[in-house]
Amino acid sequence: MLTISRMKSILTPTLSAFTFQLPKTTHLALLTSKSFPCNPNPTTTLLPLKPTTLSPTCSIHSIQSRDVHMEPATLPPEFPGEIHVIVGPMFAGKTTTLLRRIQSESSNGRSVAIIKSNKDTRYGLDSIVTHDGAKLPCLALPDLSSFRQKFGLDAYDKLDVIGIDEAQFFEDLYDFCREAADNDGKTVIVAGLDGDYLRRSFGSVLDIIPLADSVTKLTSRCELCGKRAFFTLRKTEEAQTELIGGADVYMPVCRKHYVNGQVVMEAARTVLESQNIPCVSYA
Ligand SMILES: Nc1ncnc2c1ncn2[C@@H]1O[C@H](COP(=O)(O)OP(=O)(O)O)[C@@H](O)[C@H]1O
Ligand SMILES: Cc1cn([C@H]2C[C@H](O)[C@@H](COP(=O)(O)O)O2)c(=O)[nH]c1=O
Ligand SMILES: [Zn+2]
Repeated sequence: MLTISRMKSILTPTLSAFTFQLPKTTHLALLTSKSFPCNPNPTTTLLPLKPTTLSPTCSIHSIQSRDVHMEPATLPPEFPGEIHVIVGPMFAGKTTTLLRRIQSESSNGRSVAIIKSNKDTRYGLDSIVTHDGAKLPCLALPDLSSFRQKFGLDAYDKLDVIGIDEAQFFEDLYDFCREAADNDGKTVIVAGLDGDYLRRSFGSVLDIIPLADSVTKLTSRCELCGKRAFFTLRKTEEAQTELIGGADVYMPVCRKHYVNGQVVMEAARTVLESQNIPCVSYA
């Protein structure tokens, strides 16, 4: 049986330090106890291991032999990328923060681009616009996987920073951010809603937290009492998750007013549903 102390010996720093001096020819997948009985290659020296009672063949010896080279499928870029995530309810300043960070990167001489979801047609498709009216040009796309092609492959290679607004609408957010930062060395700044109007996780925004260098949760002001607002209340009776809109449909609220408001809205939705009354806004 494999004991804990034995397992530790496989994972010692010695192995990882040693691995990089190994010849590049043998793949780990080739190392089976069948194909690799005790001294796999007479010209290489096995690491001095304590004798093992594990098996008459030497799969563990094999893993620590000089023939192993753990070459990753794709080499990481010379300068690794970064992922920064900005979340919060509506009207919290997510787009404003994204815009400022992008402007600051640009004035530091870095090449920047902004993507937003083409689902958000509130202010046209060629710019991201804050609720205060500040704006920057952007590319509006149905998904992130089309960005490289649309932006141009050469232009993409030269790009340092990618801003993503309305991230909750992109299904391929996780894969795009991981590849852009890990493989392509990009700094990715993502702004989006962490929760929908029912405070459920929205799209893939929360999925990228484990990939992130930093996460910023912003708050707004409760429209009903002025306290800090963590949530977005929908003021209309529509129940679908995705519903594009601004202050006409949504308001930022504190916990107390979210709970109160939600009770009122749920009651109104139920009554309207039972009476089959068409859309009414409670704004
Ligand atoms: N209830 C509100 N209705 C309309 N605008 C608001 C409201 N609360 C705050 N704002 C404005 O919205 C700005 C933030 O806009 P923006 O950056 O677009 O937010 P987000 O992207 O988080 O929705 C605030 O600086 C404030 O001036
Ligand atoms: C809460 C909530 C919001 N939306 C939509 C409404 C807006 O079009 C965007 C959020 O924009 P902002 O930049 O954060 O102000 O998302 C939605 O579709 N569903 C929701 O539950
Ligand atoms: Zn409140």
